Amino acid sequence: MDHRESTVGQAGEDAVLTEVMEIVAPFNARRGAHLLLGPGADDAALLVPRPGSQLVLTTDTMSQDQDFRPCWWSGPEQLAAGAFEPPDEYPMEVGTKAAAQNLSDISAMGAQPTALLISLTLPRTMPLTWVADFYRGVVRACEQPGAQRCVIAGGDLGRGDVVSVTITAVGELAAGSAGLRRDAAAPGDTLAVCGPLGRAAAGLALLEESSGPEGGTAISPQQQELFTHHEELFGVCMRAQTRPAPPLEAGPAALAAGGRGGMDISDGLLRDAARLARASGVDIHLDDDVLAEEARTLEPVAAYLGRPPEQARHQALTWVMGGGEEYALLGTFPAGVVLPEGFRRIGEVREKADGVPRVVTGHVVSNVGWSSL
Ligand SMILES: Nc1ncnc2c1ncn2[C@@H]1O[C@H](COP(=O)(O)OP(=O)(O)OP(=O)(O)O)[C@@H](O)[C@H]1O
Ligand SMILES: Cc1ncc(C[n+]2csc(CCOP(=O)(O)O)c2C)c(N)n1
Ligand SMILES: [Mg+2]
Repeated sequence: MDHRESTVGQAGEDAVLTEVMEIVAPFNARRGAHLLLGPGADDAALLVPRPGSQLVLTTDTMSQDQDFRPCWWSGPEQLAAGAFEPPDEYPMEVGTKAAAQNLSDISAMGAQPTALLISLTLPRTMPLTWVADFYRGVVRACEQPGAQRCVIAGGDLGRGDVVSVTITAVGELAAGSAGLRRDAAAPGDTLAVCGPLGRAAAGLALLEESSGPEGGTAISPQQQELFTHHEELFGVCMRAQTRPAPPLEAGPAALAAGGRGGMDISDGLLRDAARLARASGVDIHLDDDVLAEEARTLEPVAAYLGRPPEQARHQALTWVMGGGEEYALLGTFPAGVVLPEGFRRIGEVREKADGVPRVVTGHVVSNVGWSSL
């Protein structure tokens, strides 16, 4: 039997690492002058920071059935042919998403990613090829603009009942820079965002409501009609969920343009804007018309999922206001600053009106964002 057809349990740790290095070594060699010792070389990696830079560090875990489901990629084709990725996309997507959410946090500080450490917990029954595909997904995330210097510096392998991935990202920020900070939004600032809102949440609803471990239901003629007209949108939403591509250049660009407050939206606009407001001691007023307009584009997804028109509008707004995971970048810019390319105004920062920092909006949505516990 070709060893590639074996499971990670049959192959053992050394063979899995050999498989990993076949992808990682040439990847690092292409970009890693700053990586003196990389994966497999010693007890830890040696990384040379650019002179005059500060280190930026973050970590994030993604676990099966908390953050993704294998059946999203291998389930029955309820969403009509074409919308689902082929099943072998699953490991690549998990690698891309796990890396992307860490790269996004580095960018959201205004910094540039330079290295990732990757801990992979796997059931013994996972195919060896799963691991190689997972790393191809990580490489894909690092090939996005803004991550050109990011290498894979090392990691760890372990056994568990379900797949779990923990990635730690390292980045660099010029010495002396305060970075893009949650505590730096000031009254008078424009609140702007780079990247779409609500699509990953809409994609999650499509994936969760249209397929599932037990199968799912057949498509009605109305759904087929909506699918035919909006196939591209549905695909974009599902990919925003399974394979997010955060705007990694947006953080450094915001900082360079004079932006000061900022964070990425991982848990939803309302929840994350409230964090920004709290840390900065300000009120954040959202532009309800702009957000309602953005939500309108997602109404066909809600309609496809069976929501009647009024509910579809509300559902789409809930995705825009409460959905995270596609890692749009929220930034605040002093009045007079020209917003960098890709940013659009969605509100403003004001003095807090009554002692408690708040997000002010006229929209009432039932879901205020994601809590991981
Ligand atoms: N187990 C922990 N130990 C120490 N600090 C933690 C722990 N979990 C979270 N934090 C800190 O709390 C803050 C918020 O963490 P969180 O993971 O929510 O980050 P985030 O950027 O808001 O969200 P996301 O991880 O979805 O991007 C970060 O500064 C993080 O370092
Ligand atoms: C199966 C499944 N159920 C729910 C979700 C939704 N979800 C998971 S993590 C997260 C926010 C960011 O997390 P963190 O703050 O941990 O980075 C969201 C909105 C999903 N993706 N998959
Ligand atoms: Mg974040």
